[in-house]
Amino acid sequence: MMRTRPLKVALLGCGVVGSEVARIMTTHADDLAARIGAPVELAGVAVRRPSKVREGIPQDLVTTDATALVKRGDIDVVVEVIGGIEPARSLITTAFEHGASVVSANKALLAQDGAALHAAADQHGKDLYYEAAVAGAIPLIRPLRESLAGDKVNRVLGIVNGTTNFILDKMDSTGAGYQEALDEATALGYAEADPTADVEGFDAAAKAAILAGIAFHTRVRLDDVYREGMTEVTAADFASAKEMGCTIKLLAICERAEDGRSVTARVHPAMIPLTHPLASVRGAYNAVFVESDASGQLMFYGPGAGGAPTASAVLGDLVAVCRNRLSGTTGPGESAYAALPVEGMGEVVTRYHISLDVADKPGVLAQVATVFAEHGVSIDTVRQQGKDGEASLVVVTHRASDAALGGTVEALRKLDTVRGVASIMRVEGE
Ligand SMILES: NC(=O)C1=CN([C@@H]2O[C@H](COP(=O)(O)OP(=O)(O)OC[C@H]3O[C@@H](n4cnc5c(N)ncnc54)[C@H](OP(=O)(O)O)[C@@H]3O)[C@@H](O)[C@H]2O)C=CC1
Ligand SMILES: N[C@@H](CC=O)C(=O)O
Repeated sequence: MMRTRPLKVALLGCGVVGSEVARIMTTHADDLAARIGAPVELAGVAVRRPSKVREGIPQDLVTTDATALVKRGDIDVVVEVIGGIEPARSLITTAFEHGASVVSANKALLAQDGAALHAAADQHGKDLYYEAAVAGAIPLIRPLRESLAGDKVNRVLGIVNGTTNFILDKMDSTGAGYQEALDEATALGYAEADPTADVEGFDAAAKAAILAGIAFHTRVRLDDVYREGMTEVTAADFASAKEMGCTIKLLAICERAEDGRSVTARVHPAMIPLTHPLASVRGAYNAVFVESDASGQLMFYGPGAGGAPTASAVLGDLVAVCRNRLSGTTGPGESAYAALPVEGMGEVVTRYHISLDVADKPGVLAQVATVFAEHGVSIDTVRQQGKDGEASLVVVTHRASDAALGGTVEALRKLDTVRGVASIMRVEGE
């Protein structure tokens, strides 16, 4: 039976995502009410610039006083789409204290303070939902948290940042320059307020922390995630990748160690074979593989950024939270019982593509190969090109630990025949 008294929603932020949330709430009002069992009413919209024209938003709902809005006491659900740490963190905490549940898309905040926010939600018997925080429209949090709750997840690997995938795809497929591609991604609403978060890998690292936390029932914070951005990926790297039948993607990889006693989480550019499904993920799309004991390999794919796709995930959470509210329950909270140690990058085992500038003279190859052998790093292939006394040597290794590879590179740099290490890139997905 439909309740006539509406559930009241406070929208904090009305930018790329918030404006689409408001639009869908209005245009789909009847369907949302039918699905929830009560109408949902937009009770207030907090922004920074109140005079900006916002289509479809009645001016009397707009306020710059977000704190007063969440303190009103009659708000059922606060939707936080401001982003950043403060004032978002205080507003969410205040919302719980004043009786509201919260839906957020804020991965930066969740990766930094997720445990405290979950504790605050629990303390006040409220929901904290954040499907939109990872991979835009793709349902990933709920499948991991609920559908796979009976399985054991061992690995989560994928493309979780739309902006960088858009840039890398443009650089690879059209030869576009980095800045040109970034400007286009920003104009399309994919990039964060400060796009450094995207291109330096912070956004993907925050998402990796959230995914690893849920997948491994362990608290993983942004600081636990190894991070390299994509600003140093060059046209030469794409050319090398192509020679190997690969392309380059910024990947997030969360893994349980083989003995099951620890986990790792990392974000970095990697070469992946063109035959791998992730190689064909174009534009701002994201794709994530989840590998677990019983299910085997699952792939999640879809738009990873942009106003409407992200709003779809926010609205899904809004419906779930409203239903919980009506039935007087809450959804699943944080599950961190396993408390596995999060190891550093040295423990990670993978393959490497190393490009060296070397002297073009006899014996160099043997010298280089000896260094690899001394550090226990087995070579898969070597390619050498020489000209005018200088040469480049491209070495692809078998699987080795990052610590062993680090030692190898350090020793290579000390050889007088090695002029420099032009690039080191991990090779994944084989
Ligand atoms: N864009 C995307 O594709 C995705 C974004 N997200 C996340 O969603 C969140 C919002 O992103 P997005 O919509 O792109 O960001 P925008 O920068 O487009 O929007 C931010 C909104 O917050 C408002 N705002 C900023 N500071 C305050 C404040 N102190 N008090 C009240 N309102 C404030 C702004 O007001 P004003 O309009 O007046 O400037 C604006 O409406 C972020 O956490 C982001 O990481 C998640 C997935 C995808
Ligand atoms: N800036 C982010 C937005 C979605 O999370 C991205 O590009 O993926």
